[in-house]
Amino acid sequence: MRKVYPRGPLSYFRRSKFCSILFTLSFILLCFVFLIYENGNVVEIPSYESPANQEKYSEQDLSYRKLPTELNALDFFGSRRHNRNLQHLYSKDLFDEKRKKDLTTMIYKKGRNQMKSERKVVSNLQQRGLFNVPKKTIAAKVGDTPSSQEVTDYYNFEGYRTTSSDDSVESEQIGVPCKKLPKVIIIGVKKCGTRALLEFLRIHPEVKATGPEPHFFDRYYDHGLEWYRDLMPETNDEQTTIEKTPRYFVTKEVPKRVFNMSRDVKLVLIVRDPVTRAISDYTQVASKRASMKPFEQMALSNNHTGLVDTSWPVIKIGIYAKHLEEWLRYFPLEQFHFVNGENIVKNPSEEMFKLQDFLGLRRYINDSHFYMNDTRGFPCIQKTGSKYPHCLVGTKGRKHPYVDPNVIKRLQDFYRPFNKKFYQMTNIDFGWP
Ligand SMILES: Nc1ncnc2c1ncn2[C@@H]1O[C@H](COP(=O)(O)OS(=O)(=O)O)[C@@H](OP(=O)(O)O)[C@H]1O
Repeated sequence: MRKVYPRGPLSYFRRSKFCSILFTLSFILLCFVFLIYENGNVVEIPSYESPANQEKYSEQDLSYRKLPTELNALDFFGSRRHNRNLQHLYSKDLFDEKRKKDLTTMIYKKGRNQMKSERKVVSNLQQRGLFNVPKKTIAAKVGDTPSSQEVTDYYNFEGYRTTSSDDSVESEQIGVPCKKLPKVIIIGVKKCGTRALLEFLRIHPEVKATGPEPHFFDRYYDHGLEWYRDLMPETNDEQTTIEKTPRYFVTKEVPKRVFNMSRDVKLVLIVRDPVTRAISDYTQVASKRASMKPFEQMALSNNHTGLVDTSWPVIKIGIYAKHLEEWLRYFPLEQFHFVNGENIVKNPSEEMFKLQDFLGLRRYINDSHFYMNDTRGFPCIQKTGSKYPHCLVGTKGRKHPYVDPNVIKRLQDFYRPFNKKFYQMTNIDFGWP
């Protein structure tokens, strides 16, 4: 007997044997669409140790390559450069256990009204793997990530200062003078006027500097950051902590170590003609060692060929381009300031104006602070309220020995291409012969 099916648009599907197949296919398609949508909103954070990831970071902007990969999450906030604060929250180096504990305590100490939003930030940070969440594949939805504003608020909690990286490891209270890690380091160059530069800077009421050279990053790195911080003078919130250790510039491991302390630190270099620098360096060494060979013999590895002895540190230090290259692997050029070592003797206030501008300090140090001591041939400091000028000790500005002009010429020829490279790297022509 013939079956009679009800009429209507669905009647065909109901009797068709493809009906169930079509239904299944539609369901699969729907699932597929849903999966694609979800994938667009979820980030898989790769493991920090994965070789693929390490490769990715080494290819990218070098200033980010040492960071844990949780920072991949920064992609969600747009440009990484605009989220420097956030980076420091994510940095394993800086965000130590103690700091986590301190911050958590502070957050929960605050009033009820604010607690809700702050908890949200904490919970978001937990999702990013900062607060004891297992590191491996953390999936976070776009909508749940903290906004830049939230991160800024997070830094603005009472008792904490804001914005810069080394602040993120400090937990000192506002207004109370305390020891802080330096924001500015005079990294070199030896015998180019580093002491004069530091003493001139010290005139500024908003600058506090260490006395002796700390040599933390080159000699005492194993003593730890707290040891280093303890060497610093106490400063209030308006003051900048500065130290100088000229050996930093030429010690290969130092740029990375400084970077690990703070990627925002300002780096100051004072440079002078590398030939004069070498003679100055030799003069200092020779003053302590009576049996030292003459400069000419030390500088040339072979008198007949006239080859320069590049293994002698006194010569090596003057290849500024080579050393700067190491630093530029970690810090952008904008974080450096180059002081002209010849000009600071002739016109100290001009160099100090430029430096104060670079450091964001008001132009306090000016002509009135300097007095040219004609006997010594160097400017001395005229402190306000003090009758007498302050000159650097006699070991600065020593008389140099006579050096054969042929050897000087040979050294000038040797340094010339390196100097040229240095001018290109810094965009400054120092005009050395
Ligand atoms: N105002 C003032 N007073 C004295 N000396 C001055 C000054 N400005 C720059 N210089 C030059 O500084 C040179 C010493 O450099 P440094 O201080 O960097 O030396 S060190 O690396 O700390 O040993 C030192 O080098 P020498 O002349 O060879 O002694 C000076 O030329």
